[in-house]
Amino acid sequence: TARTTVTTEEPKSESGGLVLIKNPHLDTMEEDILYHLDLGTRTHNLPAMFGDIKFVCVGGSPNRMKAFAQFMHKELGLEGSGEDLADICAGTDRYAMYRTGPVLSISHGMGIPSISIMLHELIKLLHHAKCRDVTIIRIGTSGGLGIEAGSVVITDTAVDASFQPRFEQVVLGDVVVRSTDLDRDLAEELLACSKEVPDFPTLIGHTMCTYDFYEGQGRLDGALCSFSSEKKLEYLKRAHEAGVRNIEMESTAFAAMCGLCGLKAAVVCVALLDRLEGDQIRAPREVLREYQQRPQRLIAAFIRRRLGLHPPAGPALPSSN
Ligand SMILES: O=P(O)(O)O[C@H]1O[C@H](CO)[C@@H](O)[C@H]1O
Ligand SMILES: O=c1cc[nH]c(=O)[nH]1
Repeated sequence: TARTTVTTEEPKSESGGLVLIKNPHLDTMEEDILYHLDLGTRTHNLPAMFGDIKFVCVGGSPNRMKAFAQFMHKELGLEGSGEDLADICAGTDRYAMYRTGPVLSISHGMGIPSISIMLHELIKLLHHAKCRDVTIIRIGTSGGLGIEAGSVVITDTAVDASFQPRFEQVVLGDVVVRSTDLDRDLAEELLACSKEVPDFPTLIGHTMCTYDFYEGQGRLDGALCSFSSEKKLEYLKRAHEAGVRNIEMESTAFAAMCGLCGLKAAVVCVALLDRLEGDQIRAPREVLREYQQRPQRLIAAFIRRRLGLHPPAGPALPSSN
């Protein structure tokens, strides 16, 4: 049986804003191929391509992350429409990556294994590129808990399906437990920015991260279901009492990996429904599309504010996703 190892790894404080790689073996490698991003240290000049990146935004869907890059292009007042931004990872169809100004926008697929592979390679990319003072934000969708559909949740703590602030991963047969702390100041700064986009509710709360969308999130509508509707509601209410306000599938791995590597990280997800009211996502596509744009608009306001680009831009919306 697997043994449990609680790690005490802490991000080093003397990073000087650089990204920390917690792997001594990397120093001995002559070349690092970032296979799933179709980039590498020999084939690409990573410092020239990415050295000035300050904001990295990640989210599940390639189309959403393209639309976000195009939206940011306009919000930053950069030349051209932004419609022709190229996918930097076009040589692979695993992930899509776009850059505009100091903003990098990357998709991560669904679930912890998918985001984890992307983050290993992205964090190494930021390290090889010698990026400094990078803020990384996941902009996603989620199921709400006791909140109105369309609300945006800024995560203070990412918790697992037992409501604990931990991320467990099996490494060489042992369970390694890592903490899922996120940057409190960044969460508060984002909440302050939400006043600039007042047409939807924004709140801070715990986010529960699961390994599955159906049974793993207490849904009754999957291909398998091993519990009653009473048990489901009892579990979701316990989650709500523990402070959980939304449920998604990447935040614990994202918080643990970014935290250990010294990246200031935040998770901002819109709720597509209130899970205390149902399981199926019934809102029309147009409504869901507008919901998905809400975290993008909040993060645009945040980036503009950080860059001193005041006042907020007009009513432009992200193009489609
Ligand atoms: O909208 P994204 O970023 O994909 O996030 C959420 O949506 C997916 C499930 O529909 C999961 O990946 C979950 O975390
Ligand atoms: O209910 C939901 C909605 C979006 N994403 C999730 O993981 N769960």
